[in-house]
Amino acid sequence: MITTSALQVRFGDTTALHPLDLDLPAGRIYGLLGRNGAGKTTLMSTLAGFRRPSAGTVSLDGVPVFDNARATSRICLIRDDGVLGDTTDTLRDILSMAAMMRPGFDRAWAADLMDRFALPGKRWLRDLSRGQRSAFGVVVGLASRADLTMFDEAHLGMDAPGRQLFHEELLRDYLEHPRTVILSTHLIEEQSPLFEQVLILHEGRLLLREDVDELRARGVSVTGPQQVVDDFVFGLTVLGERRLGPTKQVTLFGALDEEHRQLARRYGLELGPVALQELFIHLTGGAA
Ligand SMILES: Nc1ncnc2c1ncn2[C@@H]1O[C@H](COP(=O)(O)OP(=O)(O)OP(=O)(O)O)[C@@H](O)[C@H]1O
Repeated sequence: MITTSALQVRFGDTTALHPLDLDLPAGRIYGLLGRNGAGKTTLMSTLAGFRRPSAGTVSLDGVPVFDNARATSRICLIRDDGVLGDTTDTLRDILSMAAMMRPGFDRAWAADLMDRFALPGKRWLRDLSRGQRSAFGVVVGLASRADLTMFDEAHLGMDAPGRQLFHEELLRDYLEHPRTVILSTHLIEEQSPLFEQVLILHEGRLLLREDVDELRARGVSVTGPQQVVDDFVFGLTVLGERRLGPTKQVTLFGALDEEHRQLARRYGLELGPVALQELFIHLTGGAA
């Protein structure tokens, strides 16, 4: 269990995180969402013990993480900048260091992932492309098998097959070796199938914490002839709309009551799910 108690982080006049009390039970995959500057990186680096809180505490199973090598050896944060060691270290050197620091590091799996991401161990970190650096971060983060593993937009620059491999390997290994995983991402639709729970940070505060299925149930799409749809959605909260010839699809915020569901059936309107991304945009203030 990772716990924050009145955790606060300030940078001069900027409060990146307002006092935050959070309990994250172990053995789940959390999606950490938020607009640019919401405080995601600040939260993750403080959870990892990289940053001293301005106030409050972070603890892993009751033990404070800051300045505590034992606790931080159980935590792995892969950042979006792909910095994992000195630029003149070879990938093989970095993997050896990671294996020394992390008791659960799986060298055989790391070697297999290096092959599958086509990463040559003898190359220097500085010679990798942006996407290769991210793929290497993914290898380190996965093979570390840390009790608390965090990927902060670790997929930046990775191509679609690489991201798919990352997600498949994460899920497969997580089922065999359950651990706590936090994924911060702006690729909401792509990564949300991995999430069990979603945390949304907004302007340094926790705006929402919900199981992903509950969050999805907050929205519904309505499809049918334009005029019928317009009449049906009158007075409801509309998130967006699309038209295809005479057909219109409207996405709504808020679960439909039984009366509306019956009405939809009577008029032959089709009800369907809403993309998590649309709910996220609405909850965080719209596409201003
Ligand atoms: N070293 C720093 N010095 C001053 N302000 C900082 C520093 N790091 C972050 N901030 C500020 O703290 C706030 C939160 O930043 P943070 O990087 O945590 O956001 P984020 O949610 O990760 O954003 P993004 O999605 O753009 O990566 C922002 O207002 C940012 O400008």
